[in-house]
Order: sequence, then structure tokens, then C-alpha cells
Amino acid sequence: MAELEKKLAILRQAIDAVDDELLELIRKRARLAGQVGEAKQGSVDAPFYVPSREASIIRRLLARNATAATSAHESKIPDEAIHGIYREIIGACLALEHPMTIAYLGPEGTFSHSAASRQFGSTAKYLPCSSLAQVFDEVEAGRATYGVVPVENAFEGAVTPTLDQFADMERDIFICAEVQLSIHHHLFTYAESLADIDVVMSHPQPLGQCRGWLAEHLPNAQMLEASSTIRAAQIVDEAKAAASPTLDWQRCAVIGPYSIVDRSGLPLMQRNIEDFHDNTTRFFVIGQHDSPPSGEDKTSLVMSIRDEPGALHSLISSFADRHIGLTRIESRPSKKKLWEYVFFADIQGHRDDAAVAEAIAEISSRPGGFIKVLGSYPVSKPL
Ligand SMILES: O=C(O)C(=O)C[C@]1(C(=O)O)C=C[C@@H](O)C=C1
Repeated sequence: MAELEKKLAILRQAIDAVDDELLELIRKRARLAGQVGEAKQGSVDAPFYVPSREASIIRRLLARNATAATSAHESKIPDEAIHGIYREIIGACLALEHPMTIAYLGPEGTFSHSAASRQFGSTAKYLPCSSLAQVFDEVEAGRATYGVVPVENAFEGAVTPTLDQFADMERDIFICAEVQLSIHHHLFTYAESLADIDVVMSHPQPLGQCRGWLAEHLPNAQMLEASSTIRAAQIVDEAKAAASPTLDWQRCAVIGPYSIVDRSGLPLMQRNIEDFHDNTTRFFVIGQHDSPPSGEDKTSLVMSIRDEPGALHSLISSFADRHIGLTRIESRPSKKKLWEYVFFADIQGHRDDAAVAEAIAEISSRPGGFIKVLGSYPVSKPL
């Protein structure tokens, strides 16, 4: 035992010395980022937040980590850890350059909150909003520096209220980054067993993402939609506190993120009830500018075409003819004319790439054609 204690004391002393070095290096990095911030001060063309630079830093470090020599008893540090550590360091440097306020669909603890803090770290200030429209409003009015909004789920599809905000041509908002977040849903309830649950409450997206599990385990329960998963938990807790006669909180369950355990009295009954275990939601970071090229980018567009045969085909061929990959296409009613649509598309490449710029120019020059670039941003990997 004394031998072990001695060994541990030596190793811990060495760790303390490395931590001191790390802290000095982080402080040195922050001073350099501070100088970058001073150089940018007052220039409208040089935003403080540069997603393309952040993406290049992280991609370079991940590649370095992948090829770093590891001995037989030294395992590779997982990519997620490198990503998380550097996101936090860069977030702290960015906040020192310029205070950041990030708007998201609240309350605290939602998946949007997780996506926002993954991107900006714990140094930023977060502004929970009661609707997606409010997230856009806060960013547009400059009360928030950036916003984070869900755009699509890999299995449930588009988050249409977000698309509708982008379809609003009056909005002066750009997409500057994407965040892909792994999503796990859990069932919380005061009920004793599944047989005692009559009502399941959540945001419509989680209800859809757990449809199969619900059909199998709670086929007779009524589904109630709330503005967010955390709001659903609050509603059940409020009903309990007020001994509500209208909502039988004892027979109610909520589907939502694990963070509910810290924000509600609701006990966790069942973990990971999502139908697909690689369930992932994609979020956009919105702001007043998009991102310069990072070497691996996507561009999001909203387009409309004249209602005539072959119109959609000709739109798509503007990209296909130039070998530009189309990674998503979605239609939404234009809400201006009956059966008229706008199309949302994500393409590979940056709007500054010659081929992308040509395709965009070709579509906008077509009679009745309209195209708006919502933004170019670095491609991200699921986390
Ligand atoms: O390189 C910059 O432009 C910086 O502002 C520095 C830095 C960083 O910490 O590395 C900080 C924030 C930006 O989003 C990108 C990078």
C-alpha cells in the first residue's frame, strides 16, 4: 500500500506539472486570440466568430491526433474529446475577444441548448427564447450575436417552423455554421408503471422520433404536443404543484433529454426510447454573416421557379451539370399562391467556388427564377 501511495504521489506531481504547463499555454493562446480580436476591432468585414477557422483548427488537430504515434499501452484520445476540449478553449478565447450572446429555443436544457453550448462552450451567454421566430428576431435585432436553430432530424425530417422562418424573404439572416447532435430520448413519469400512463407529452419532433416505441409500449396513450421537451416537463410539474384537476400528472409521461433529471422532479422511467439509435439532429448557427471557405463547405439555398413542366428538373440540372452534389432538397408551400412552392436545397461547396457561383447565377437568370443564398458554412460531423 505504501509503495502504491508513493507511486501515485510521484505520478500526480507529474500531472500537476503538466496541468501548470497546459494552463500557461491556454493563457498564452487566449492572449494571442485577444490580439486577433484587437486587430479586428472596428472592421465590419472581420467578424469575431469565424466558423471556417474554427473548423480548420479542429480538423487539423483531429488529423494530427489520428497519426500521433501511440505506444502499446497508450490509447488514442477519442475524437469527441479533442473536439470538446478545443470547442471549450476556442469558445473561451472568442468570448474574451468579444462577449457572445447565443439565442436558442428554450427553456434551458433543450436539445437546442445542448447544440448551442457544444458550438460556443460554457463562456458564452445564452438567451432562451419561447419560439423559433423569436430566435430569428433576437439575432436580426442584434440582441443576440448568434442563434442556434434545429433544421432537420435524420429520421423525422425537416423542422418546418425553422424552414418557414428562412422562407420569409424579409429576414436578413445568414447560416454560418452547422452542428450535428446525437439525440437520445428518455421517458420521465410519476406513474408507477407503463400501464398507468394515459398521456405522453413532448415536442412534436421527439414524439415522431419515438413513434415505433410508443406504438409498441403505450399504444393507447394520448399524445400532447408542447413547445419544447423541457416545457412539457414543466407543465407536468406545475400540474402536480397545483394539484390540477385538468391534467392528471400521475398518469402523464414526458419524452425528452437526460437534462430533465436536473430540471424537474419527474423520475426517469426508461432510457433511450428513440426508434433509431444513431438518431441525429442538424442545427444551423444563424447570424448576420455567413462563413468564408474552410476547404470543405456546404451552401444552403432557398429557390422558387416558374410553375411549368420540367422547371424542377432544370433547377437541379444547374447543379448536376457542374458536378455539384445536392445533399438535401425540401419543398414548402410558398404561402403566397395556392400550390406554389419554395425549395430548400443544400449543395456541396462554397458560394465563392466558381462552379457554385455559376449555377446560382444561371438559376437566377431564368425567367421567373428566384434564388437566395442562405449561407455557406463548414461541413460538420455528428457529435
Ligand atoms: O482566428 C480568428 O479569427 C480568431 O478570432 C481566433 C479564434 C481562436 O480562438 O482560434 C477565435 C474565434 C474565431 O471564431 C476563430 C478563431
